[in-house]
Amino acid sequence: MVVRTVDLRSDTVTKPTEAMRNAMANAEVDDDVLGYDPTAQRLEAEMARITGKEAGLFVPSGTMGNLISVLTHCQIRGSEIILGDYSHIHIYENGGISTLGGVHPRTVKNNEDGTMDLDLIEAAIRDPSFEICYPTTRLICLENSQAHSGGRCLSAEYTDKVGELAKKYGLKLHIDGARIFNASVALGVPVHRLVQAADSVSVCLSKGLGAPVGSVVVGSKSFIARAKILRKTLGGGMRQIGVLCAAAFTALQENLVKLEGDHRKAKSLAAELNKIKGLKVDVATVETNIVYCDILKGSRISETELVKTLEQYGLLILPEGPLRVRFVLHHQISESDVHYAVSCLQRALAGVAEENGDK
Ligand SMILES: Cc1ncc(COP(=O)(O)O)c(C=O)c1O
Ligand SMILES: C[C@@H](O)[C@H](N)C(=O)O
Repeated sequence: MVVRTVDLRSDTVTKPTEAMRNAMANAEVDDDVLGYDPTAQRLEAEMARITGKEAGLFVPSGTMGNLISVLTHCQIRGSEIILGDYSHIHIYENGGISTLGGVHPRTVKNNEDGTMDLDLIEAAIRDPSFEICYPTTRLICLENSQAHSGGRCLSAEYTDKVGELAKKYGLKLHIDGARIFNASVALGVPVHRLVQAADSVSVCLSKGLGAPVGSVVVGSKSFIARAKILRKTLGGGMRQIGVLCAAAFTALQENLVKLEGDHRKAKSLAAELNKIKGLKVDVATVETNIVYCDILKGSRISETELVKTLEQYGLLILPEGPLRVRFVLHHQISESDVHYAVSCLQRALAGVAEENGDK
């Protein structure tokens, strides 16, 4: 029987705190379609201030934030965007930009540090003189931190260079900033500086900040005005959303200061996992709250078998590909939970070794 549960599947698994629930219960609300919900306006203004953009728009998810941003930039048929081959938009968002927006994706290889080579981005930009055959490149998308690389951070300098490239060719730049606060804390660089070159950013409040629901898209006033119409078109016409925005606002106030602790626990977990025979963690690449752990071939256990075994001990994680598993830290994971997680991995790998008579 499972006596303890430690959930490291994602930073999306957190439960709203009492302060968030109280804020929800007491939120000032109004109809955000016929007018403006005052609490939503407060959150959107605060996110615009933090990111250094003119305006913001609350959306129910990061997926919708990216979708609305891409489709608002690419309102003309035949549009193409350049994005990472392991970007969240390309891998995990049901191909929404194409299925709903008719936008064509052109992927560029994501490097292990989460970047895309500038020369490969430039080479992917279509030559408009051949428009009889080519789609039209309209947008470049970055992701910071970059989840599939294990939460690696893109520097402001790199982002600026991509922004300069976009401007050189008359393109826009969108940042999937689902974990931009993690990148800001890890780099010691303010969010507004990290996204300075971007025309739009989608920022999740429902990840490391621990809000139950929600993201905010930020950009120019005219961009946000068009994005709000598209949100309604996509069924995201939100009425008394102050209930959700109040929790998100509380998350911003309560948990921003805890991100550094998440990163510290991630580094500590990585170092301890790396000591376990049969596992390998590239500790130097753990920059934020995500830890990728490789299972060495000699361990004779697959990633799915390991996930299942750990679940029996009450430790929940996700597979991240062949012989790779992922651990994601968040504010509801204690130091004791980290120690418990390590003990579960030690137990699981020792069990496999015993089964195989390994010395
Ligand atoms: C990098 C990144 N972008 C966007 C999203 C989408 O966010 P949501 O799950 O709220 O749709 C996620 C996942 O949660 C993510 O990890
Ligand atoms: C799985 C993925 O969609 C989610 N963004 C996560 O990181 O947990």
